[in-house]
Amino acid sequence: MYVKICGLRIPEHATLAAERGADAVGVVMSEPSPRHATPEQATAVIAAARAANPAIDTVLVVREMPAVEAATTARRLGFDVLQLHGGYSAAEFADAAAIHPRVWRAASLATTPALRFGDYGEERLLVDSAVAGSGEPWDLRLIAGAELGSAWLLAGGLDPDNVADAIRAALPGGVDVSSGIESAPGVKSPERIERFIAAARAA
Ligand SMILES: O=C(O)c1ccccc1NCC(=O)[C@H](O)[C@H](O)COP(=O)(O)O
Repeated sequence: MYVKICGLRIPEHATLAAERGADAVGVVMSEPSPRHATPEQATAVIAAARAANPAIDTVLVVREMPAVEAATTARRLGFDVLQLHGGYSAAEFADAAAIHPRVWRAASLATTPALRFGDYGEERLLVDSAVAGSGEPWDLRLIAGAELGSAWLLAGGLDPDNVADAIRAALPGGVDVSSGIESAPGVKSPERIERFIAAARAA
């Protein structure tokens, strides 16, 4: 089970996530998110994560940032992956991939019922709630019949106490969390980060 810990701004949290076995750490650069990170914070999170696990995926998460600007930013800051949320076209994904080859598509089955892996040339599909980063769970029955591929990531309203049940119900290739490992919006909890990774890994 691939585990992504998202919305990090503090290097110590990236170190903890990497040491406890996270496969990816995400940094949100999207105002006015309570998780919005500066370029300096992003660089520090990437360095800390890589120091703890050189194989970890570092992911730049953006919403509605122009695709070329997002890819250029991901490349300049040294992220491994670019995760795009919003109304991008397949052509915009191609433009981004020409600059930064590893691009993930984030979308919601609630708002995009015809969501299908590969339509945008994405490396992975992250299936989220209708409002990214809201901590709101969504109706996993929407997955029935959807062609999500095998490596898709389940996101939206996950936390240390519900992630195991969600994995058993949805059978994703991985999970992604942000609000559920916080003590307040934008404030990560080391204890919840550890518990989330352990619960996802044990499921
Ligand atoms: O987290 C945000 O504030 C955010 C802002 C803009 C675009 C994306 C954002 N988050 C994306 C993520 O990858 C979250 O981890 C994912 O939506 C799950 O969020 P949560 O329900 O809070 O666990």
